[in-house]
Amino acid sequence: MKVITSEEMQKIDHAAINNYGVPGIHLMERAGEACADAIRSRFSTATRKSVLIFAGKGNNGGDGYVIASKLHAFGWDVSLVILAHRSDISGDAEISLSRLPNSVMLKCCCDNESLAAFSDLGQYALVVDAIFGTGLKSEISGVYRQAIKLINSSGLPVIAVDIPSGVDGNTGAILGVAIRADLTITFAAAKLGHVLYPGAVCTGELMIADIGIPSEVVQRAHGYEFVDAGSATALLMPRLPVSHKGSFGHVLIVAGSTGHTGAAVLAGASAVRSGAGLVTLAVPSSLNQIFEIKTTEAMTLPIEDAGRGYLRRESLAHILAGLAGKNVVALGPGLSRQPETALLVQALLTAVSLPLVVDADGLNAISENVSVLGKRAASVVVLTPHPGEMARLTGLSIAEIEADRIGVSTKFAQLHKVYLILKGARTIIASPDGEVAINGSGNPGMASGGMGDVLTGIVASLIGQGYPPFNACRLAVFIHGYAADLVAQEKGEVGLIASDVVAKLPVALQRLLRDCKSRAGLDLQNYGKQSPRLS
Ligand SMILES: NC(=O)C1=CN([C@@H]2O[C@H](COP(=O)(O)OP(=O)(O)OC[C@H]3O[C@@H](n4cnc5c(N)ncnc54)[C@H](O)[C@@H]3O)[C@@H](O)[C@H]2O)[C@H](O)CC1
Ligand SMILES: [K+]
Repeated sequence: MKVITSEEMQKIDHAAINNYGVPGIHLMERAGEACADAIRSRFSTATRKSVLIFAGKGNNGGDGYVIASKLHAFGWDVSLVILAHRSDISGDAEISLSRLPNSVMLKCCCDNESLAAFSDLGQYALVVDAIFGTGLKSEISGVYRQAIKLINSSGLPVIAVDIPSGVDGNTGAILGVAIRADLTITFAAAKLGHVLYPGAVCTGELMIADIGIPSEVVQRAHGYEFVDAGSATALLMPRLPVSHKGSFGHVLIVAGSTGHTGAAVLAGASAVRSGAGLVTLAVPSSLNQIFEIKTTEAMTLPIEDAGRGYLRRESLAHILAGLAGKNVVALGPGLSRQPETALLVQALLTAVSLPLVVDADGLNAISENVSVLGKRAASVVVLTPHPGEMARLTGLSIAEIEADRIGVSTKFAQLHKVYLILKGARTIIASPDGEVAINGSGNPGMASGGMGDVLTGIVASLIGQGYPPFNACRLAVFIHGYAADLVAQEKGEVGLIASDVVAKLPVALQRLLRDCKSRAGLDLQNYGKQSPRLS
C-alpha cells in the first residue's frame, strides 16, 4: 500500500481539478457521500439514527456539511456544530453549507461557553469529526481543543473525516490534542499520519474511499511503501520441490560472549526457522560447550578466545577462514562492548566481502568509527539499529531521530550506501539508493530483550536464500512483526518473548506463502527460472 504526505494529497487534488477538470465541489460531494454511505452501512441497526457532526472552517468541514445533507436525506436526525463563524466559511465548503436543508439543527460555536450546550451527547448514535483534515498547521487550542476533548470523552463511536483532527498528516504526531476515532475515512490514498504513531492509534480502522480522482494521478504521486500482508506476500519466493539444503544458503553468525549467549542462539534459531539451509555460529571457544548444548540445528565454529569469553581482533583470521561455503554473515548479537571486540568488528567490515548484516554490539563498534563503513569490503551491508543505536551512529539525539524516522533513515542509508532498518513503531527500511518502506506489522509486546537478535537472523537468512537485499529487509521486518502479532493474538502482548516469535516464524511464513500461491496461481514448472537461487 502507498502512503503519501498531506502536501502530496493537495497536489493530487490540484491536478484532478486543474488538469482533469474535476470540480473541487465534486470531490467534496464524493468525499461526503463516501463517509455518509460508510456511516449508514455501519449503523444500519442503530436504534437512534441521530448523528452529531463537528465541522471546522475549512474543506474538512465542507465534507462534514455534505455528510449532514446526505444522512438527512436518508432520514437521519442530524445536528451540526460549526466551530467558526458562518462568515469564516468560503469556497467549496461555503457551497456545501448553503445546500444544507433548513431542518438540520446547526449551531456556530466559537468559544468554550457556547459548547456547553453539548455537554450531554447521550442522545446521539455517533459523532463525526470534520474539524481539521490535511490543512491543520499548528497546535490546537481554544474551542477546537475543547470540542475534541468533549468528543473523546463522549463514549460514543467517532468517525473521523480524512484524518483524526489533531493528528499531523505527515508525521502522525499529535498537535496538542487529537480525536481518537473508531474509523477514519480518507480519500484516494492513506497519509503518513494514518500509519505512523501515535496517529495510527488515533486513526482506528482506516478506510480509503475513491472520490473520483483519476487513478493515474494517484499512481503518479510520490509516496512511501507501507509493507502489509499483501506487499509482503508479493516479495516471497516460494520454494521449489527439487531443492536441497544447499539451495537455501549458509549463514555465518559472529556473535556471543559471556552472559550473552542467548542473543547468538536466538539469531541462529531465527535464521533456521526462517528457512536458511545451514547456519553456523562463530563463537568464543571457551563458551562453545554452552552453544553446543543450547543449539541443535545451528552448528558452531569455536573461535580461539584464550579463555576470555569474548572475541578479539586476533580472531579475525580464524573467522575469515570460517567464511568458506557461507553466503551471508551476521555480526553483533551479544558480541560484548569490549574494546578488543570493537576492533575485530571494524576489521571484519574491511575484510568480509559477503553480504553483511550488522546489529547490536556490532553497531556500537561501528559507532566508534563510522568512517569504517566507507572502507567496507561488502557491497551489501545491512544495519539494524534501534533508536539508541541510531543515536550513537549519527550523533543525533533519540528525540531528533524519533521526530523524523523516515528522513534520518533515508539520509544515513544514502550517505553510507547501506541498507538501514530503523527499528521501532513503525520500523523504517531504507535502501542505499533512496527507496524507503514503512513496516505495517508488529506490536508493543516486541519491546523486550532478544527481539532484535531474532530480526537479525531472519534478515541474514533471507539474504542467504537469495532474496535481493531490499526485499529481504522488508520481508524480514514484516515477518518478524507478523509472527509477533500472531503470538500476541494467542498470549497477549505482555508475556510475549523473543523465543515465541522464533517458534511462530514457520506459521507466519506459511500463511503468507499460502496467500502467495492463491494469489499467484503458482506455476511451478516455470517458477524455477525466476528464482535467483538457481541462477
Ligand atoms: N482529495 C481530497 O483529499 C479532498 C479533501 N477534501 C477535504 O479538504 C480537507 C482539506 O481542506 P483545507 O481547507 O485545506 O484544510 P482543513 O479543512 O483541514 O482546514 C484547516 C483550516 O483550519 C485552519 N487551521 C489550521 N491549523 C489550525 C489550528 N491549529 N488552529 C485553528 N485553525 C487552524 C486553516 O487555516 C484552515 O482554514 C481535507 O482534509 C479533506 O477533508 C475535500 O473536501 C475533497 C477532496
Ligand atoms: K477530521
